[in-house]
Amino acid sequence: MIELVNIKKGFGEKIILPDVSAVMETGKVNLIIGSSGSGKTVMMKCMVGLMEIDGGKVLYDGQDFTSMPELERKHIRRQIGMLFQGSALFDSMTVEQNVMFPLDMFSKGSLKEKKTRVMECLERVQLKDAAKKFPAEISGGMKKRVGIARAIVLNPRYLFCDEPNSGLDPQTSLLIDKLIKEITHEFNMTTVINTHDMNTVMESGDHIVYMYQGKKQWEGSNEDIIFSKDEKLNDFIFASDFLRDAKEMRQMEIFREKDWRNKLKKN
Ligand SMILES: Nc1ncnc2c1ncn2[C@@H]1O[C@H](COP(=O)(O)OP(=O)(O)OP(=O)(O)O)[C@@H](O)[C@H]1O
Repeated sequence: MIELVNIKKGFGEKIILPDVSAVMETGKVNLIIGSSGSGKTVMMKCMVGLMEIDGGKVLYDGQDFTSMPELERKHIRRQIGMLFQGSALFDSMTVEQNVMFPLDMFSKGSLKEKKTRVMECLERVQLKDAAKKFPAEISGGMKKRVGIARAIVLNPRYLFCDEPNSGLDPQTSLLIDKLIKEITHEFNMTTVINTHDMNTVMESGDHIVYMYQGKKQWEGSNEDIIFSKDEKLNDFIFASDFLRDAKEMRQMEIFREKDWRNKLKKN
């Protein structure tokens, strides 16, 4: 679990996060959503220590990341996997070498052990056959999967993903969402995703934090969103007539399902 306690962040006179508290839950896909400029990226960078905060604290499973000495911070950082927006693969390295990279940097295992671990991760993202290929030879969706394999190779407890679906078609996006969700539940990771993608919100949002102008406006699950009366959230998520209709239909479906369950219980 990652806790943000009254975090504050500004640049000069400009205050971006005046006072944000939120919890990123263990074993769940935690989404940070909000319109452009609402402070999602700044919040994520503050969480991983890429930006120093001006006030408040960030706790990793109860340990105060903000005030701990650099050596202890390094220890926490070793438990963080990152999936970057553009996949950020090294073009001159094969898929296998890209996934091996964090192991070469941080693991003391033998070459054989490292290769086995790389293959395990590539198998998990169904890319074993692409091990010898270079990034230029694979699709955008495959690159994301390589990025996921690289992010999990050190068995992280925390996984951060910045816009994991950017540049992907809707079907591939859903596959990436599904994979991240499965991996999160399988390894009981605390996953934090910064996203604009409404499919991700509705399909993967175990826990969602909605940011509005640097403040936490709303939080809840993807099912809570269907019933939320928060106007700003509704305007953001259900921006079109089509989506508003879809929301009403989903509400009715849920009511019907609950009604059936109640009837079955009674009988
Ligand atoms: N290094 C910086 N120096 C000054 N201002 C910054 C810096 N980084 C971000 N900001 C400002 O902080 C605000 C929030 O930016 P942020 O990137 O967190 O938004 P966002 O919600 O992630 O937007 P998007 O969805 O477009 O990525 C913006 O007004 C941005 O200009």
